[in-house]
Amino acid sequence: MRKPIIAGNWKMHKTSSETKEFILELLNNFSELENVEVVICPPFTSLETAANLLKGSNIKLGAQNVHYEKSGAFTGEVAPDMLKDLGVDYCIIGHSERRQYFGETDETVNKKVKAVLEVGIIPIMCVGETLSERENGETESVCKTQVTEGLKGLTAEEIKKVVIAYEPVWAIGTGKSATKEDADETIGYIRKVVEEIAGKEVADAIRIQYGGSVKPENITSYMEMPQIDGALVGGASLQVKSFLEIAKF
Ligand SMILES: O=C(CO)COP(=O)(O)O
Repeated sequence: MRKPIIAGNWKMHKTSSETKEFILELLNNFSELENVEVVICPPFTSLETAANLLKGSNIKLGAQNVHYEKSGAFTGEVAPDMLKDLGVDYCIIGHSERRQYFGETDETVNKKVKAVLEVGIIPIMCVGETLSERENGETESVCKTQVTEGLKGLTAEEIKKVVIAYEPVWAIGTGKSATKEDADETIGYIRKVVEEIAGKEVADAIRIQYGGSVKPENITSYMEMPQIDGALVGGASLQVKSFLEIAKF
């Protein structure tokens, strides 16, 4: 059985003090959820605060980006080891906003996925089509390329650890979520692509989330679908109440 994973991607929201406030409220209201893995992904500047507060709880910590080199003259960047040292468990890689605004490519995604796995951080690798790609019937080919290139050169054992987030770009922050059937179908297709690359055992084990306008009102319908193993939540992860409602789906 694949353990569902609900991750909150805060994007560029919350100062360190606001993070503290959020986590204290979250911990006050969080009764241990056994059958779901809960992850929060604050900005870099809040990671240390979050790590200290989450110590001893079973809520996991994620970063939103990383550099693929170990160290060096890369002004403004953060290396995998720096995240690991803070106690970071997960790292979002290749989010569509990074692909769109910061020149992230399948090649850099692949390098970053490898780099975090090397230090024991689990990548949450994001894939998904834009609206025009969807309208041109390219959803599957886009996802296939992003998954294949992103996982290139990884062993089956490494691929098994990766979390894939299927986030159709047109559904992000728009309130226009994919239907549960569409999301399930594309995620099923992504699982087939993983099977072609790494075999059935890995495809059956790998966790694939849906992301894009996930809310307390629609989480249950996604989670009842056989292929969907959780959600990567943006806007609705910024309030404790809505995030908890989603985590308790
Ligand atoms: O991009 C997302 C998560 O990574 C989704 O954002 P929203 O939930 O705000 O649509």
